[in-house]
Amino acid sequence: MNYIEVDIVCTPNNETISEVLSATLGEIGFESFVDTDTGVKGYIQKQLFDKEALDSLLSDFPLEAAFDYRVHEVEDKNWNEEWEKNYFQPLIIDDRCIIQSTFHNVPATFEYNIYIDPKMAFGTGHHQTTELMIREILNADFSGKSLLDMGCGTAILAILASMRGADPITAIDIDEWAYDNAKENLSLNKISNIELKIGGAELLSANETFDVILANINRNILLNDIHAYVSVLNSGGELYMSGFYIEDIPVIQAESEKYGLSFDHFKEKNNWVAVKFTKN
Ligand SMILES: C[S@@+](CC[C@H](N)C(=O)[O-])C[C@H]1O[C@@H](n2cnc3c(N)ncnc32)[C@H](O)[C@@H]1O
Repeated sequence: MNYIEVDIVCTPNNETISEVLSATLGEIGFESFVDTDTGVKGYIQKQLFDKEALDSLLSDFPLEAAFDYRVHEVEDKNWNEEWEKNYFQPLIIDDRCIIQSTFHNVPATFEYNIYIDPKMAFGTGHHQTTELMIREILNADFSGKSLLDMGCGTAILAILASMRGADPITAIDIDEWAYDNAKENLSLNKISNIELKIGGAELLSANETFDVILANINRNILLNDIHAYVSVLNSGGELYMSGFYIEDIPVIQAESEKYGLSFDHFKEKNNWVAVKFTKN
């Protein structure tokens, strides 16, 4: 399969710009990304490359930035594999939890040893929002609690929640790639109490309610779906949300309070946050 490499020069070039750029390129079919000294290189299958879509993405970019890019056709290669091997390094959180891939071979001597082969699904723990949610899970008592992981990606959060005693667990993602990858990761980690589903909030129904909901998605989807999450959250239940910035907390809090949730606390890293609410 032939790939197109798009080498994008970003002004300014910083972590926030390159993260948002990679995420939005993913929405138009780019499969993998490499941060460079000047910006980001993205890789996409040749037949999926759409210059107009790229130009409109760059001109409608949500942050203040200017871009210049060059396009090259590149030799056949598994870019995901390259990215995984070269850029996905083992991640240790609070000396308690390690996230690594099967090719890393770090001895599994931590309290929680998680294996993730991410392919194209989001969630290796390297994004601040995933890390913040992992910290919340490490500090919470999920023992015997039913749990929903909305926007599960690789299922990293559901896997850790299962290791922390949550049971039963439902993990949902709208993306078929995420579903397939989550399935592989459940089996890699020998987790058998997580039911995976493909879809969004329309899958939630009062027949299945939860003590805990995790939702690391993004500001707008959360604002749209908070009411649906609350409708399946048991009284006294906990809702943890991430995928947005510190300045978005007031609007997320106002929407949550509309449906009877109380703000508990938030954690922040590089302006990204995870917030916890409880249901009265
Ligand atoms: C930021 S990633 C989080 C992945 C993982 N939970 C983590 O913490 O690393 C968000 C995920 O939400 C999924 N998603 C996007 N919109 C969604 C929706 N409306 N309902 C459910 N999942 C959604 C995406 O496919 C993506 O896998």
